[in-house]
Amino acid sequence: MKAVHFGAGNIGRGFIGLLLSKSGYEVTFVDVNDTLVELLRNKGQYKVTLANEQADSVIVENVTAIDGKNTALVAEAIADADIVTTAVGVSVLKHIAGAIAEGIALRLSNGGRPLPIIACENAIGGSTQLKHHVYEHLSEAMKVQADQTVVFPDAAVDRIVPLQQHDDPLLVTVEPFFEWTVDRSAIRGDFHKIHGVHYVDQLLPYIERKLFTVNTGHCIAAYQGFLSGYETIQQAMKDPAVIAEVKGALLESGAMLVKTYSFDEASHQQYIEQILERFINPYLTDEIIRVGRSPIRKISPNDRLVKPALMAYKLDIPVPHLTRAIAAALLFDEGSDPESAELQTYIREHGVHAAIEKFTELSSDHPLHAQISTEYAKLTEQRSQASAK
Ligand SMILES: NC(=O)c1ccc[n+]([C@@H]2O[C@H](COP(=O)([O-])OP(=O)(O)OC[C@H]3O[C@@H](n4cnc5c(N)ncnc54)[C@H](O)[C@@H]3O)[C@@H](O)[C@H]2O)c1
Ligand SMILES: O=P(O)(O)OC[C@@H](O)[C@@H](O)[C@H](O)[C@H](O)CO
Repeated sequence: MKAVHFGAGNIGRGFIGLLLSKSGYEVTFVDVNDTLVELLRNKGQYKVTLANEQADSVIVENVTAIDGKNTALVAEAIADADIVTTAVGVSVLKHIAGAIAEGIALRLSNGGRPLPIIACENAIGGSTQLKHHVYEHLSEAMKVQADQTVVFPDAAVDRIVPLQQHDDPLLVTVEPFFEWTVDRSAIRGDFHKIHGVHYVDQLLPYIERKLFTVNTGHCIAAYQGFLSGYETIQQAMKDPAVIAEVKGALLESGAMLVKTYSFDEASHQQYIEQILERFINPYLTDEIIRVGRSPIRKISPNDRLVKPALMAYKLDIPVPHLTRAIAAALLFDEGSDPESAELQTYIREHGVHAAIEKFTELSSDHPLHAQISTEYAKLTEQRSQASAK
């Protein structure tokens, strides 16, 4: 059984590749990072270490890699695969779509066995988004044919894998916890199940619970931590003021999720507690720059801050912490992050109201827009008072 996985990065090696390999798949990573591709191809294996006291480790075997820039080679691998997965970042999906479409075309010309394509990205409907990008490269006739055999089940993936700083570029340290949930309703044919994956009939409650709890809390620790001068999530989560912002927002998104999906309130509270423990794992060093990365994506209307705030607002649940978090995201001024640089330039040139309108899509007369701009003004004032001291 063959798996093709796009993105040999942190989650690709530390989670998806690991589970695929342990389930008996030969894993071919596709990446544009020449070092990773060469090492994976030469070694055929890599090590994953758990961030726990014993630093347990496992060797992931039966892996290789191909250069993502070699579209013909990638297409051939897809034509021959039993499953395709991705973990490249949701904004990169459009860039890998052409090669996937070429692979599907080749596969269909060879008879076309069923093929699931699962995007393992932090986004609602990630595989569905990938399907749209892929279908832009297929003719109408080909789309009809692909509809018969190629499926794009949505998924939610949860495992904290920080930036890696080891001498061995393939070694990856991951938190022990993991959860990979896949929409089974979309899967057809004889599918070799991946061990450790939770298959569900309806993915939306799972992806929204994950994105609006783990990722909402995580990015608030990053943005509030950044404003307080911390460098890692572990440092930020020692500050009672940061913890209060994270917990406050998770109570808001939690109240919304419990109401929307009829989750058991006590179980959801346990879910939150478990996540807070994961954030402070002392065996991990997770940089604020990574967790806060791509603030434009994170304040977009369907993502971890604005979407839960809007859903809660519509249920008459007040959202002071979530709106303050959006304001904090607008102040994430980290020059090494291209989206942060773009956001700051936009705010400088057009003002914060225009930025809120453009990036959150909350119009100027929306009550949440006013709340965000008020919080932005307060945070800006606090920051200038702190720097004057
Ligand atoms: N790291 C985590 O804790 C975590 C957890 C859950 C989900 N995710 C999601 O997984 C995805 C990947 O995150 P990550 O932390 O592993 O990032 P990463 O930067 O470590 O890995 C991304 C990999 O994709 C590769 N890539 C970029 N463009 C490519 C292309 N055109 N073709 C092939 N490969 C390409 C990069 O070279 C890199 O190796 C993101 O959507 C992220 O939100 C991450
Ligand atoms: O990957 P992003 O940029 O969407 O979010 C950063 C982190 O919050 C994220 O990678 C988490 O570590 C992960 O989602 C945990 O499952």
